[in-house]
Amino acid sequence: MENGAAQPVIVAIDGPSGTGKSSTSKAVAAQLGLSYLDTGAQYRAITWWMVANGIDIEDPSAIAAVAGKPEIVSGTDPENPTITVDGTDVAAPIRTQEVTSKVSAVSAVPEVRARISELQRSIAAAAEAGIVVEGRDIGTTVLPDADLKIFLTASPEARAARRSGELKGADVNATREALIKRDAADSSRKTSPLAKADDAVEVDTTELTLAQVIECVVTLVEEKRAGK
Ligand SMILES: Nc1ncnc2c1ncn2[C@@H]1O[C@H](COP(=O)(O)OP(=O)(O)O)[C@@H](O)[C@H]1O
Ligand SMILES: Nc1ccn([C@H]2C[C@H](O)[C@@H](COP(=O)(O)OP(=O)(O)O)O2)c(=O)n1
Repeated sequence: MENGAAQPVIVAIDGPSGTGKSSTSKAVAAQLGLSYLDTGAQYRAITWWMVANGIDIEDPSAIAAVAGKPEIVSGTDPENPTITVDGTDVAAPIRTQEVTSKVSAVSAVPEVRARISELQRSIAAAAEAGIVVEGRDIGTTVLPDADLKIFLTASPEARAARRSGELKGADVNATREALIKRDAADSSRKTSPLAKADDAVEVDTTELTLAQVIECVVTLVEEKRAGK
């Protein structure tokens, strides 16, 4: 069978919050020598800019009017992913509760999605060895011709436990409710909602360790590259 290792490989990893997309994508990219793009960080970055500039998050037309203004730059080294807005490092401020609670509203605005999706496609096209891109609509909308599409899932309980562990003892029930609310908003928006592509491989990570999920995805990429 022909070995396509010289061709850039494009991997799309989608799924709801806390399913392991970021940890898995970074590790798979590092292991296979690919670039890595966290598209959620880009939506968080544009949301951070809207908040910092006093834009009314309740008003989609106000968001749409300025969606083209901030310059968002993503560094795609899986060992050291970076994100800046107009030259400012925003890696920490995009993770605040305030940004997390507003990101679904901002990312539902079609002008925001058009702008960010275009940026994502140009980053993927520039990745010489290939790239692992993680998000919500990568397999369905941003990169529908990806070589491999993965859709990660996990029970709300497992996802909340993982997230509240990260947030140093945050209340698991409150974290669970916030996750469910954000997933519902992301899944029900009109423009490119969170969804599994028909040709995506679904991996339920509830009972798997992170190492098992990484191994599973690496194997799937290697099988693709080997032309299986
Ligand atoms: N299979 C797993 N088992 C246990 N913990 C996991 C697993 N996958 C990820 N985690 C942990 O859960 C948290 C959320 O993972 P993350 O990769 O950020 O998810 P997502 O990007 O889907 O929101 C992280 O602390 C991560 O280390
Ligand atoms: N491709 C994407 C990625 C993220 N988003 C939106 C919807 C998500 O709630 C937010 C934040 O995504 P992020 O992956 O950082 O979220 P979590 O790590 O799961 O907390 O961005 C999106 O609309 N489309």
